[in-house]
Amino acid sequence: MKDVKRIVLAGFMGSGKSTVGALLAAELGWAFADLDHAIEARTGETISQTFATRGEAYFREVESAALGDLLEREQTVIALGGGAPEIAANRNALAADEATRVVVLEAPFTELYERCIAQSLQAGTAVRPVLANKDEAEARFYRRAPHYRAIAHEVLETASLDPTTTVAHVIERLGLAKR
Ligand SMILES: Nc1ncnc2c1ncn2[C@@H]1O[C@H](COP(=O)(O)OP(=O)(O)O)[C@@H](O)[C@H]1O
Ligand SMILES: O=C(O)C1=C[C@@H](OP(=O)(O)O)[C@@H](O)[C@H](O)C1
Ligand SMILES: [Mg+2]
Repeated sequence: MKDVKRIVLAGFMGSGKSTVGALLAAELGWAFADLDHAIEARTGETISQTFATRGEAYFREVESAALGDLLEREQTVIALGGGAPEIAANRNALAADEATRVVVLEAPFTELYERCIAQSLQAGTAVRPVLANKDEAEARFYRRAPHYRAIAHEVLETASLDPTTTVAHVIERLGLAKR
């Protein structure tokens, strides 16, 4: 696995992509890039604002462009947004280079939903727009599952793990040495 150039974390909202990604990058001595932050840098507004003012289709266009940019980077851990793998072009971009390794973080929907609600309450931030309607969010969870599986090199169940332990599992699964 010494030819790994970038590690992409995928999975539903709340699976820990952003949290685990930052910790993993620090552990490896790699750069960290969060796709959601790259989108916000492009639009100059928050994701909630973009959904509200421009709609999801526009958000997905910006997301695809930002993902293309991030996939040029090396020695970088990339946290996707949960919806990126819904788009076929994004799945193709993720599969285009063997040096891109995709790890999918999983947990049951109820746990993911609760993690996200707790996070927004704690941080005082808006609930993710795609979680506004719980039933619709759960339908998306099941609709996305095959797309996550299609892009995964590794799948990690995180329900019984904390973020630090998840990092250790990712490193072990990918056969990567710490710096
Ligand atoms: N393995 C885990 N166990 C418990 N809570 C977690 C775990 N991973 C992440 N969290 C928490 O869930 C929330 C959402 O994590 P985040 O990294 O933003 O997820 P994502 O980027 O996949 O949407 C955060 O409050 C984070 O601390
Ligand atoms: O699943 C989704 O459609 C989304 C997930 C979010 O990222 P996280 O998965 O990091 O929460 C963010 O991209 C946006 O709110 C849409
Ligand atoms: Mg995130």
